[in-house]
Amino acid sequence: MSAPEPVLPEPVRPEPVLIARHLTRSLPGDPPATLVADADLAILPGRFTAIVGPSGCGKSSLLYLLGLIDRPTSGQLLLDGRDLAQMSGDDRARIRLEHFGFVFQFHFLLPEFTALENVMLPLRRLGRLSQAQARERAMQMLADVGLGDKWMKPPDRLSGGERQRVAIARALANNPRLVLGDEPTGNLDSVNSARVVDLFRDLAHKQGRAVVCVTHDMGIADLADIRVTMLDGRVVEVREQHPAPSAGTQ
Ligand SMILES: Nc1ncnc2c1ncn2[C@@H]1O[C@H](COP(=O)(O)OP(=O)(O)OP(=O)(O)O)[C@@H](O)[C@H]1O
Repeated sequence: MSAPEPVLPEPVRPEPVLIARHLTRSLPGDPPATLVADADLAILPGRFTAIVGPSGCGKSSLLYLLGLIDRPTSGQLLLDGRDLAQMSGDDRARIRLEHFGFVFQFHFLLPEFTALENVMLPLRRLGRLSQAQARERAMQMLADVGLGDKWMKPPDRLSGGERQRVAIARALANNPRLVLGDEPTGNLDSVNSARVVDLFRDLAHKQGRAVVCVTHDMGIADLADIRVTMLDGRVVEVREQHPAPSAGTQ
């Protein structure tokens, strides 16, 4: 008689950190243009989510709504049960600084500052740490992305891949629960791109953060845990691609 099949526990699905309900962004006009239409989405901690779809389908527009860079014309965006869509601009700016880290295709580092000073900026803006503590944390962030020995360099003395890693260190400085990337590897060669993707996957799988990236790169989309496909401003598919990772999600 063969042994009974072991009963494996169901993977635990974490509570979403951010929930979009009927999120819509239109621009006035005749007829009005709809950038994002009626998007329903749950963003999970510990998961790397890729948003894909053809050019112009609304991927960046959706990411900017999720990241409080833009405000929806209707719908809800819930963080800890609070609707961020209805909040004042000041409250949204504060929450963005505290809970969200953004990485764009272009690094947007300030050229007159060193790598270290660039990473310290959001820490100083949040104002929770002294100058010395902010410096120590920024050094740690740079070390975590492999740039501990380049802290004194201004952006124009770093390579493209290094600049993007400084931008990632800056995005992580305030220890955000959500890390959002808009084509963060779009300007990088394949080696640096793979390094950035590894970093992003670690942020989700080892640190339990919710990581969401817009990408055209199907290789990156294939590595994501969850693939969100958009078409004509709509989320048309949300697919889990891999077994749930066990670390950092409970
Ligand atoms: N401020 C704006 N004013 C007018 N149209 C806009 C504005 N922002 C975006 N759009 C339009 O909204 C649509 C969605 O743009 P969005 O940048 O979100 O698409 P995307 O999928 O990220 O595109 P891509 O892959 O090419 O970056 C596009 O048709 C774009 O031209």
